[in-house]
Amino acid sequence: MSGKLASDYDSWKKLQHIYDSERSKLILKDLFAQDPDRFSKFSTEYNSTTGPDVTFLLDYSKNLITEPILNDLLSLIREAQVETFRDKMFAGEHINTSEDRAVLHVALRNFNDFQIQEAGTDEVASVLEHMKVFSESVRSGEWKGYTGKTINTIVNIGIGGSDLGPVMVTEALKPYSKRDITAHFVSNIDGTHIAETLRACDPETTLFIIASKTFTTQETITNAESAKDWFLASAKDKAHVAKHFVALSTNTKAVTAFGIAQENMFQFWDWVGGRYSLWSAIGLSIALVIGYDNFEQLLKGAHGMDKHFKETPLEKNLPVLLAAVGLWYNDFYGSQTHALLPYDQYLHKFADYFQQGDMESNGKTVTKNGHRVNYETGPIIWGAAGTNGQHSFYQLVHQGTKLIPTDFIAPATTHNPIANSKHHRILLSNFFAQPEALAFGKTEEQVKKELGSGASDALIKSKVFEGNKPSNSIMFPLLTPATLGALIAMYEHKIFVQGVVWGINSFDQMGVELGKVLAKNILAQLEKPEDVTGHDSSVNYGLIHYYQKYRKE
Ligand SMILES: O=P(O)(O)OC[C@H]1O[C@H](O)[C@H](O)[C@@H](O)[C@@H]1O
Repeated sequence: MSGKLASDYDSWKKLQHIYDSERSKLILKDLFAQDPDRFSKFSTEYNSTTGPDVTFLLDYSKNLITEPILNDLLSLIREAQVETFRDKMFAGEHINTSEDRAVLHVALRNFNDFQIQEAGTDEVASVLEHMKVFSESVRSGEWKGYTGKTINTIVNIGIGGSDLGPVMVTEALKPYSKRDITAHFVSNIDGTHIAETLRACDPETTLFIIASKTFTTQETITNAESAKDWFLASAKDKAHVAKHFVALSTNTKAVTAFGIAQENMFQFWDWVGGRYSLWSAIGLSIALVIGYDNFEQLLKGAHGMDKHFKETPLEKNLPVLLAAVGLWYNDFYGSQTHALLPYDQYLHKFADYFQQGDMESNGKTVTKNGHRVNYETGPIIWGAAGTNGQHSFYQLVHQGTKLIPTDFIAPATTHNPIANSKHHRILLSNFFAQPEALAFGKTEEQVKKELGSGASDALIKSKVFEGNKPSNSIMFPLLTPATLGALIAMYEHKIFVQGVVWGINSFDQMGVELGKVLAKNILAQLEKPEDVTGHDSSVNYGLIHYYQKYRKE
C-alpha cells in the first residue's frame, strides 16, 4: 500500500483511461458475438486440493471486460501488493493496524496445515474438542436440564457477527440438522425479540448460548439478563444456571461475573474479527444444530478455499477474480451497490450475512495511513433468494437507471427434489434466464416485431430492455457443509482483496461507535426527558418530548 492512494497507481490511471476511451465499445452482445470462446476465457472451475471434495464453476463472462482489461485489473491488484498482504495475513502479522491485531480467521479452519505464529492459535484444536464433546452430549440427550429433561431448544443470544453467521449457516444447512432441536436466535434489543422467543421455550428444556466476543455488547447482555430472569423465575436456584447457560467469548472475567461457570465457556481470541467468527466458538449453535462432524466439514471446505486463495495464480484465483470485476464497476462505472442473488432458499440469509461481512469491513473513507480516499470503497450489499426478487426489485435491475452488478448463485441439484425435481428445474431455468436477459436485453426492433403494427411508440419504448448489465454466475453440485464453507471463504477473501487495493483497514469497525456512545448518554437522560439538553433541537425538544408524552413504564 505504501502510503499511496489506489488512484495514484499507474494501473489505476490506465484503467481510468480505458474506461473513458473504450467504455462505449464494451457491449456484451458484441463481445460474445466477436469471440466464440468467451465463456471458456472468462470462466474457471474451482476444485479443492485439500479436505473434502468441493467444486464450483465461476462464469464471469457476462462482465463488461476484455482480456486486456482483466489483465489491467489484475495489475492493479498486484500493484497494491495484495499478494504480500495476503501472505502477511496468513503469517499472523498484525495487519489490523488500528487495533494492532492479527487477522486470523484462517487459523480457525487450518487443521495444522499452514504454519501460523500467534498466541492462541495453538488452542484452536482444544476449543474445537470442547465444542465437539459438548454438542454431542446435548444432541445425544446425555446433557440434561435442571429437572432431568433432555434439551430440545437452543437460543443463541448475540448480535452482529455473533448472530448473523450462525443464523445464516444453520438456515443454509437445515438438511443436515437434527430436527428435534429447535434453534432460535435473539439479537435485537427490542424486548419483542426475546419476549416472542421465550414464549416458544420451556425453561426445563432450553439451553441459552450467550455469544459475544467482548461480552459487553449492550443488546446481548441485556437480552441475556432477561433470559436468565425468565429462567430463574421457574428454576429458582442459581445453581441450575450451569445446566442452561453457556458463553462464547474472549472475555472470561465478564462471563464469570454474569454467572456462567468457566467450564461452560467456549473461548476465542482477539484475532478473530466478529464478522469472521462463525468458524470459532461462535459456531457452537451451528455444531448443535448440524452436528460437530458437519461443522468440521464446513471448516475444512473453507480451508480448501484458503489454500486456493493463498496458492493459486491471480488469473485463476476465484476471490481475486470476483474482487477484480467488482473494482471495475465500483470504481470506474460508479456502481453503488452489488446484489447477491442465491437461487437456493436455504441461502435466504446469505445477503444479510455479507451485508455485515462486506459493509462493516470496507465501509471506510480513510486509508490505513490516515488519508481520505478520492474514490469509492465498499459497495452496498443487498439481495434476496430465488425467484422472490424477480417479483419485486428486478424491475429496477433490468430497466432502472442504475448499473447493478449481480452474483447469481445456484446448486445444480436440490436437497428437496419434490415432484421429480420439477421445482428445481423451474428455479434453475430462472437462474439461467436472468443473467441472459440482463446481458442481452431486448431491442426496439424485437419489441416492434412482437407487438405488430399499431403499437404506440411509448408502449414500444417501455418494453425495451437496454441490456448490457453485468453478472457473475456461480454453480456447484449441491449445497453441502464443505461447499458452503468454501463459498463463504471465497467472499471473505474477495472483501480482503478489495480492501487492500483501496488501502483501508478491513478489520476494524470504528464507524459503529458514535451512535452507541450517543445512545448511552441519551439513555441516562431518559428518566427525566424535561431536563434533556446537549443534543440538536429535533432530539432535545422534538423526539424525546414526544416520547415523554406517551411513555408508559
Ligand atoms: O460479539 P460482540 O462483542 O458482542 O460484538 C457484536 C458486534 O457488535 C459490534 O458493534 C461490531 O460492530 C460487530 O462487528 C460485532 O460483531
